[in-house]
Amino acid sequence: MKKFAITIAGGGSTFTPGIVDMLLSSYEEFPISEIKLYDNLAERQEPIGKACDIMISERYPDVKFSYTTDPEEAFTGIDFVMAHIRVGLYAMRELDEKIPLNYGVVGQETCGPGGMAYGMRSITGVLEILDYMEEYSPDAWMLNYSNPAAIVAEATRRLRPDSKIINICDMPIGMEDSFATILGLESRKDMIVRYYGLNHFGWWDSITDKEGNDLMPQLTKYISEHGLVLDTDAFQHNDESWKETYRKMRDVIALTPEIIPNSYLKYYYYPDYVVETSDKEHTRANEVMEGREKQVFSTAEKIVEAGTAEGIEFEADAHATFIVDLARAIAYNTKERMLLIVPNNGSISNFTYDAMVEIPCLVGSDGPEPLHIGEIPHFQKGLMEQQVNVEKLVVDAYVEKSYTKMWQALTLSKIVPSAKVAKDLLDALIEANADYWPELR
Ligand SMILES: NC(=O)c1ccc[n+]([C@@H]2O[C@H](COP(=O)([O-])OP(=O)(O)OC[C@H]3O[C@@H](n4cnc5c(N)ncnc54)[C@H](O)[C@@H]3O)[C@@H](O)[C@H]2O)c1
Ligand SMILES: O=P(O)(O)OC[C@H]1O[C@H](O[C@H]2[C@H](O)[C@@H](O)[C@@H](O)O[C@@H]2CO)[C@H](O)[C@@H](O)[C@@H]1O
Ligand SMILES: [Mn+2]
Repeated sequence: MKKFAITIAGGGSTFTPGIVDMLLSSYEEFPISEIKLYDNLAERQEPIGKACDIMISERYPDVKFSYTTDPEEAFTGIDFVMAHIRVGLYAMRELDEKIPLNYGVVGQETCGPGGMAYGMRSITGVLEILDYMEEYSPDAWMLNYSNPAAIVAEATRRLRPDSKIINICDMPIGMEDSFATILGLESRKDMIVRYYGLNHFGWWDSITDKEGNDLMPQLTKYISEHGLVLDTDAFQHNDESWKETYRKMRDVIALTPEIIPNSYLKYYYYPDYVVETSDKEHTRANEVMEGREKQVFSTAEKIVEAGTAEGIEFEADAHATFIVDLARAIAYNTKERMLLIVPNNGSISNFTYDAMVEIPCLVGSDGPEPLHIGEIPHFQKGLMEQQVNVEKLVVDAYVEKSYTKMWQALTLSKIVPSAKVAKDLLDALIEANADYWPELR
């Protein structure tokens, strides 16, 4: 039986140990010969690398493991790249969130001006990894979590149209885990879902059980009354900002009472509320640095100090499950139904043909086969048309190195109030991103 070799790009990511853990836990269904970590920052990756080395040698000593900053070593002889890089690290995420807030605009990692700034940084890093993979392992697939996925996906569609890259997001499946809990189901996989939209900008309009029974009335009623707050021990979701997002789901679903929105729509429906309730001095980046980052790196240190991972565990959540399921679906041509970010090509029949949309696909050895969605309603279509053009303009600005296109992108965003604010914001973002963005003319 073939065993698969995997490179995790962004080896120093807080999500790396969870993915390694999930790869080991899935070994019987998806055997692996080798795991390599790759990062462009040795000191960030080293503690994670050392801890994973111990973890792997204790659980599957036959699985070869290494960590490196050398692209040739990292990308040679592999079947999959699982990528989750953050160009600019948390220091730049903090600026993406805080600069817009200084102008009275939503400050968020992937939505609005913060997401656009992050997009302009991310495109170069993601293309670099894709190019390394194609140079050293031309038959491999890149499964990419690196954000902002919507902008990255539009960039790879346009700049690397023939590449074997699939852009993905864990938010829908994270929410589906909560739906399953509400419904008393064992797993989200007991549901058949229909979802459409852009990344961090979509809606579920049908959820049934395997027998075809409609589960939407029970779910929409619950979310309208309680939001999506659950008594869960999923560690990220215990942070106050996540709880607030899930409480706010009551107001977000109110716009489409029979359809379930992605929680990220909060930033587009209620930007005034988001700004009013944000702390300009302490944003989500700070919460992550004080929480998940500390927790992951201190767990790694404990493992290295103890010389064993026994009794010291990393968390592997929906994020890790989803990417390993995707690799398995490609490896074994399972035709599993999964939500992926793919070219529309008419799947949403009344929406832009060359948009990158998030919709259900059947996944096999040739990659994703998108399912047909048909026509979507005016409200969703209108919002999506505006947003998809923001994303396209950011990629235009990147490719053409155009100040005007980036100004247009910011001005078109639903959450930026005027061209004046957009210009002031753009100038501040250009200054902050001088080391990362192409120089705009
Ligand atoms: N798509 C999704 O739904 C989803 C879900 C969770 C996280 N993410 C994304 O995953 C990424 C990692 O998140 P995190 O919080 O763990 O970040 P992190 O800062 O902990 O890790 C990112 C790592 O990427 C490395 N890196 C940066 N640029 C690189 C490059 N050009 N080449 C190689 N390595 C590079 C950094 O050195 C760092 O070790 C982010 O982009 C985040 O937005 C996406
Ligand atoms: O603020 P962060 O860094 O905690 O999270 C931002 C990311 O949020 C989503 O991912 C969640 C996911 O929904 C949840 O199920 C679990 O796996 O945690 C993830 C990270 O907290 C979103 O989909 C990502 O794109 C964001 O990067
Ligand atoms: Mn996401």
